[in-house]
Amino acid sequence: MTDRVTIGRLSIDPELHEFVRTEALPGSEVDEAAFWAGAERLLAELGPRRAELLATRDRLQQTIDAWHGEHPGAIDQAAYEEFLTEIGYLVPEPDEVRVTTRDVDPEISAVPGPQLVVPVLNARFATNAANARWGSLYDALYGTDAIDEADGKEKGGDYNPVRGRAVVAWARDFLDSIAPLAGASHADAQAYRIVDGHLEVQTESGPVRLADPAQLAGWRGAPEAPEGILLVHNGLHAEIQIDADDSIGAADQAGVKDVLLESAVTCIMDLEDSIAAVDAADKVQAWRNWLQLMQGTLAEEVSKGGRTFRRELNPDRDYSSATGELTKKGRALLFVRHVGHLMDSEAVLLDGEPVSEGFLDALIAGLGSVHDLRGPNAGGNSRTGSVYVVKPKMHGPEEVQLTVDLFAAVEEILGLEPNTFKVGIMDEERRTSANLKACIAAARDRVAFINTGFLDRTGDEMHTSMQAGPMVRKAAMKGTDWISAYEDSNVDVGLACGLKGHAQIGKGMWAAPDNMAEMLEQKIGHPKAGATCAWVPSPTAATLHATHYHQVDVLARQDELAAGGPRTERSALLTVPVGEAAEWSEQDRRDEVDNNVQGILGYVVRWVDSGVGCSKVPDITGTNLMEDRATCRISSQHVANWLHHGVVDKELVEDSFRRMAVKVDEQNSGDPTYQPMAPAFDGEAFRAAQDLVYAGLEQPSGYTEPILHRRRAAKKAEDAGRS
Ligand SMILES: CC(=O)SCCNC(=O)CCNC(=O)[C@H](O)C(C)(C)COP(=O)(O)OP(=O)(O)OC[C@H]1O[C@@H](n2cnc3c(N)ncnc32)[C@H](O)[C@@H]1OP(=O)(O)O
Ligand SMILES: O=CC(=O)O
Ligand SMILES: [Mg+2]
Repeated sequence: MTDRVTIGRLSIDPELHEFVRTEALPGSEVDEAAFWAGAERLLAELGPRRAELLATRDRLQQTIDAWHGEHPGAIDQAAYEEFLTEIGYLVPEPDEVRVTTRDVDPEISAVPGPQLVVPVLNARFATNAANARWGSLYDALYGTDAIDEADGKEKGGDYNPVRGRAVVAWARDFLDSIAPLAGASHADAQAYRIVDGHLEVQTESGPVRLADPAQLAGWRGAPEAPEGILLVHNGLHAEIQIDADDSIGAADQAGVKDVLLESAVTCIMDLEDSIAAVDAADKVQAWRNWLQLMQGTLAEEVSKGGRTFRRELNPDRDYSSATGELTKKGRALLFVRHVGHLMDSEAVLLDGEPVSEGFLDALIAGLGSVHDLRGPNAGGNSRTGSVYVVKPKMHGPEEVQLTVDLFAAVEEILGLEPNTFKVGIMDEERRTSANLKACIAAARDRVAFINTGFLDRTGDEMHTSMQAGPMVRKAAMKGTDWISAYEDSNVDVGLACGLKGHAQIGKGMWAAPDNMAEMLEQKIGHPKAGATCAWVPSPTAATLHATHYHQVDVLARQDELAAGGPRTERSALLTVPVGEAAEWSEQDRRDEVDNNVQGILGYVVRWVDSGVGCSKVPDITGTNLMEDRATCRISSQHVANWLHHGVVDKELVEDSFRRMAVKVDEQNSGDPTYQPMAPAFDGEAFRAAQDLVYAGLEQPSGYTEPILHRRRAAKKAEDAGRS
């Protein structure tokens, strides 16, 4: 193996050094020596501040733990809040905060729509995600439970025309709701054509036009026989695709073969909780994928359905319109999610010590982003010259300030205008929620979103108040006071700080990727709550969730909410979700532990053994759930909390670990590369899962990454030793 490269006080992993030298720097107009000298300066200057802030997290947690120890039983809310203020957990709320973020792309500032998240290490998924700006409504309906399977509508193997007709009917109803015709239904359409720049739809009783002619944005193909009709509603586009030679189009009286929906308006390429990146090699691959996304070159060979093809990033989409040529972006506007402030990385050492992984993300992914700002590929992502970074897991305004200063330092190194780097503030730690206005104030000229990451936020809720008592059951958490206060106040604070027009106010992940009927029913709640975007786990979910932004005019809803003023108080946010253990039966306790343990094992075994950071794992009811590090944080903190408070004993938990490991082994039995955890129960994965629970109280903020990283690194070393 090549030696590490020493530059000044830095010792750089050779693979990283080579990647920067031969792939990331060329074309960036950044000088190599200046880059590493700047990196050294940044790491040396900001490193100690980060260390202090991490120490503050520990100090606050210890103080809170002690307070609960000294104040057992029901919490005196006033005394508790006074205490949180005294220790600096709650900071004074700034009076008037108005964000001033400039050069924001319209996808963020003006167009409410789905936000897709994808593990950046998976190039097949990542290219797919970037391309998920546009998605087939027919496929999304046909291929999921969005359309039920009753009355002959089964999916089956071959195309089922009965199901197909149900899909077409759904889509026509949808078109009627978003772009009604004057005096007819899209179901009556016999032909679509463009006449004098207007959409004319032939029906049995004659031609009709759109009720609102301005909804025709453009068309593809000849006006008299268009291949695509582009409609716009609530800022989102839908394209009626016409091809009478297509098998679906041939069966349609107007030749409609599909309705393409503008779906993932924005997308987050995730370097954080959905990937397993534990060493320099993993990090370089993640940074490379991001660089290639910025260069527009990321591609992947895909084999499916018996054929192999190369998946590349889609080009823009060209249309004609009444006013001339029209181009629509073919890809989602991309954010990159860095890791938070906690973890170190050995990819670079400063004076022989590992440095902040998050600082490296800012430097190296930041360098990748330069390719969207300068040179031949500029503008492929942002048309306004901005870089969009999601910064997760920040605790309070000082940590936001650190991120802001980090970005300023990176801009200087890369020779970029101040405030080029925008920040998405994940409101997913309790100290950030409770001080959200001050957090926004710290980043007022960079904020591109605030987002309720309710999964991490739930994990932090449990860890922060670990000593307060046993937490309510997982399913009951959704109905607790703190969570509704959190969701409401995030929107209220965002609106009060003037995010509208500058930044997104986002909501969290739909974590049941196969339950699309349920999502269609429930996730409309997010735009109704004033969210300009909300997270979806897949392109299909993005297409279906897009329909919600047609049903709800989010910008109008935000005006209504802003006029109403704040709906909640900080006290409600700070209520602690402890439950009544006496009310839970033996079976309740066992079920709760089994459910959590199954989720932990099902997730962790793939993380540690195969390096898969986001998985679909069945819960004990058989519902497939998206599991990532945040959901794992919840499950492990929950069991740790119940163990700590004697709601369950170690014997029950240990028994659950073994029974659930057998179950998870069975679930994975179809995978020839899978290494079972039973009967030895001594592999790195099984031990990692146990550590997460048994050492759950000592984990910083209840995070899973220290244990997962350690065990994955050990597993990699073990596998390398064997080969
Ligand atoms: C709390 C938080 O931090 S949430 C944020 C982190 N979570 C995420 O990023 C969720 C990302 N989603 C995923 O990784 C996946 O959807 C999972 C793991 C949930 C389910 O994955 P799978 O079981 O493989 O999905 P499934 O088999 O249903 O579908 C796979 C197909 O969908 C595509 N797909 C699924 N998810 C995504 C995605 N997020 N982006 C792009 N494409 C996707 C795949 O490309 C694949 O299609 P292909 O064969 O044409 O390439
Ligand atoms: O990152 C998202 C979350 O819910 O946590
Ligand atoms: Mg999170």
